[in-house]
Amino acid sequence: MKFAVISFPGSNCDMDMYYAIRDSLGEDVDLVPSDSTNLDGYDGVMIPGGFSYGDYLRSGAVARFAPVMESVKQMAEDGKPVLGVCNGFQILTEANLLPGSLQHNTSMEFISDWSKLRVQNNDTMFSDGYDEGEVIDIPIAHGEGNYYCDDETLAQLKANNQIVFTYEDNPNGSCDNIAGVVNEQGNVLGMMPHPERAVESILGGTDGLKLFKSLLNHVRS
Ligand SMILES: NC(=O)CC[C@H](N)C(=O)O
Repeated sequence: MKFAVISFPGSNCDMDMYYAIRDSLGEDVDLVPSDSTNLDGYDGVMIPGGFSYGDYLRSGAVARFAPVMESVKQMAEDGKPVLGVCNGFQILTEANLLPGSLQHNTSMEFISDWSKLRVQNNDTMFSDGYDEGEVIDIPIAHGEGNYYCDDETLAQLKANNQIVFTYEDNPNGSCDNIAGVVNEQGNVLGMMPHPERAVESILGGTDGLKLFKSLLNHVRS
């Protein structure tokens, strides 16, 4: 299996994601610059966290126009797994690959902490290694993690079971405590918490590893 981790100017969690896949998951992975126009041969793509293009305008608003995004969209259309973490989630909403948007935390402060998440939907390629309702510890680090969508979109997310993770103790003001959502097809996941930072006990916990293992099992089968 081979995964691509996209590096945008200003990405700062690309190496964390790279090491999580290479060392903790034990799979092939390439760092792919955001001006690449070819993701052929990859089984899945990860959009990592950071401050792409300095978070100018809004987080992710510039990155959505990077050349690589056409290939990311193609992979999403082809049903390949696309995972966006933190700034990656912001980029996927800006690119309209996921519904909603990420606004400033209600505190207007950057929050870096551990958060407890509840697995609301364990029937996705990213979450089927967890138990339904399981509470997991995953770190957060963001200033714009306040998930917003209108009432109609929220109703659709609920009807389609697209809310994968919620916060137990909503740290940022997200509507309905939403921490992560999938697209309707179920192959594009965006989440503000960082599973790649919870893949080894020396990092403080391993609850993120199940997400990558779920994905790997899916790709293999
Ligand atoms: N860790 C990150 O990806 C940070 C995301 C984003 N730029 C924010 O502060 O909201």
